[in-house]
Amino acid sequence: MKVAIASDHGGIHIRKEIISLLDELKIPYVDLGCECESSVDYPDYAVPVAEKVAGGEADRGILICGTGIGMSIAANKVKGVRCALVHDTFSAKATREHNNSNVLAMGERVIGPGLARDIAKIWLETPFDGGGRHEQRVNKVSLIEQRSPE
Ligand SMILES: O=C(CO)[C@H](O)[C@H](O)[C@H](O)COP(=O)(O)O
Repeated sequence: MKVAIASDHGGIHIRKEIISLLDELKIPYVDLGCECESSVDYPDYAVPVAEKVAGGEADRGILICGTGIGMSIAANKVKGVRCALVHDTFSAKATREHNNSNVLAMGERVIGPGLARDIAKIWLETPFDGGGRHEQRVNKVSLIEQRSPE
C-alpha cells in the first residue's frame, strides 16, 4: 500500500503525527505539503492527493485541515474518490468496511494527535467488507459519478 498525505496550515501537526505512524508501520508515502506555517488554500492540497488516489499512483490518501471539512469536500469532487471525514475510531473502521473509503480527512482543530493516530491506524488496517451489500452500495455511488456532467 502507498499513501499520499497533505495538510493545509491548520493540519500540520497531525500530518507530522500520521507521517510518524506511516514510518512506524513501514507504509510508503508521498508527502505533498504544505511546507509553510502561513495561510494556504485547502483545495490546492486536497486535489493533488485525490488525483494521486484516483489515478492509481497512491492506494490511499490522508488529508488534514482545521476541520477536515474543506479537504473532504474538495477531495470528493475528484472522480473515483470516496473521502470520509472521521473524528472517531468507530467511524474509521465502519467507513473502510462499508464505504471502502480511499481518502481519510481529519480536522486538527477538532481532535488531538493521539486520537488522529488511532483513527488513521484503524483506517489503514481495516479491509473493505466487499462482495455483498456494501459493494452494491459503493457501486451505486460510482454510478452517480458516471451520470454527472463532465
Ligand atoms: O477548510 C477548512 C474548513 O472547511 C479548514 O478547516 C481550513 O483549515 C480553515 O478554513 C482555515 O482557516 P484559517 O482561518 O484560514 O486558518
